[in-house]
Amino acid sequence: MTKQPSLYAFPDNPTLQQNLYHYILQAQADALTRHQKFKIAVSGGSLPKLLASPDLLASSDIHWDKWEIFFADERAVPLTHPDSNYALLEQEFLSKIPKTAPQPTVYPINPEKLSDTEDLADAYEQSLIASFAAKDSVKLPIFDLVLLGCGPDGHTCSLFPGHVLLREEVAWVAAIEDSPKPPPRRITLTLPVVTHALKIAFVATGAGKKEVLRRIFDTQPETEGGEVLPCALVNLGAGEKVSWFCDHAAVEGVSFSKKSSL
Ligand SMILES: O=C1O[C@H](COP(=O)(O)O)[C@@H](O)[C@H](O)[C@H]1O
Repeated sequence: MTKQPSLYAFPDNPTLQQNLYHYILQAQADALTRHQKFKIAVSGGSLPKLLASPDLLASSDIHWDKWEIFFADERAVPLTHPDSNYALLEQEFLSKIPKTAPQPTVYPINPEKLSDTEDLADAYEQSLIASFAAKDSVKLPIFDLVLLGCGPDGHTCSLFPGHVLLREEVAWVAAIEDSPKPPPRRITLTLPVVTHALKIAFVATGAGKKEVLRRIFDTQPETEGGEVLPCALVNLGAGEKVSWFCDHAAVEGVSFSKKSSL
């Protein structure tokens, strides 16, 4: 049986960020041993700001030139648009990497494909295929690390509760035209790609996440006839490869066993 995810609860954001930094350092070390690169997927939302800790940005142990950064999901908007996850990552994280350091390779969406989300998703999948090897030779890409957020409704990437995309089994990247959270037109990594990663980290902070975390960790929807939330599907599909980095406010009332350090 797949072992359970780890749920870390920290008193405040700086402590969370310190622990996330050490976790990323370990993921980077494993990846460099494995293939001399660190292939990660990052989310938008609250994640980029929490990722940008002084520990990480100032670390001489981070090998930025080995980092290949993909997007776990992206909105079908220009790269300079306020809704763009690329723009957010650039503003909150990439622009803070010391200019004296070699820079990571970043894979944004192709802004010329915005008029058709299927084309946009296909083009982004092609970027993954080029980086991870041909699709017919690897069934699924293996990210070294996927960094995820958890929406108050239990969505992650642009995979929303009850949406048909949760059943996608073939595509690596899929289009969505009816995201319940604006903007409606987006692309997203699919669930099999996320759960196939070597490590998956969720970052969820603040009291606004406590209800959904209780649902994700403390209810058994399969036996209670309810739907399984996308974040819970990642837990179920990837088990012990999943670590949740939360603050005390987000896990208030969650009964699932919590850890206070890595
Ligand atoms: O729309 C999105 O929301 C999720 C969750 O955001 P958060 O602000 O609650 O952390 C995010 O992970 C995703 O990348 C984004 O497109």
